[in-house]
Amino acid sequence: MSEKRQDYISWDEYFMGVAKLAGLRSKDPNSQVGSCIVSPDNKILSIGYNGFPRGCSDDVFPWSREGDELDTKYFYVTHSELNAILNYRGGSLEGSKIYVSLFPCNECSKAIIQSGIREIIYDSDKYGDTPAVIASRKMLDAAGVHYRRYIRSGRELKITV
Ligand SMILES: Nc1ccn([C@H]2C[C@H](O)[C@@H](COP(=O)(O)O)O2)c(=O)n1
Ligand SMILES: [Zn+2]
Repeated sequence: MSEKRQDYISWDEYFMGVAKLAGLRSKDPNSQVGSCIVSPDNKILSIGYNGFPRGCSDDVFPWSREGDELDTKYFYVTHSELNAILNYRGGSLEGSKIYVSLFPCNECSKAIIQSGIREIIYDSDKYGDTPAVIASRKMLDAAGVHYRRYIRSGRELKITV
């Protein structure tokens, strides 16, 4: 009789892996961000990545980071966390958690708090010193939403598609 596999991926590796895979759908040339919302009993509820809203063409709207504000992506792009929240069609997200490849900004944290998500598991914190993320942490702390940094196992997950 065969024994069960021992090298299966953990829940954290699974959900962060799904979030990062979703991020690969992003057309943003600089930061590809992915999110995966998970129920308290470890069911995937929704997924999102950063991109322009429906009807706003990836080939027409700007991907620039600098220049005239109206010609940069920042006014137009929907962040992965918000997309994951808006993509959910099942009712309440109360008590769920969100895996995200980059720490949420202030705007996404407002949506996270208001939607009832209770925990954030993030990977990169590359904008941790910016006002948007400092404000984000302030609101999450006040609202009692927990956040923890994903501890990378270092395992490379290889899939052939
Ligand atoms: N938590 C976050 C933070 C940022 N994003 C998106 C917004 C942009 O598409 C990109 C950041 O661009 P950068 O300033 O690094 O060139 O990432 C997100 O989806 N979630
Ligand atoms: Zn955001």
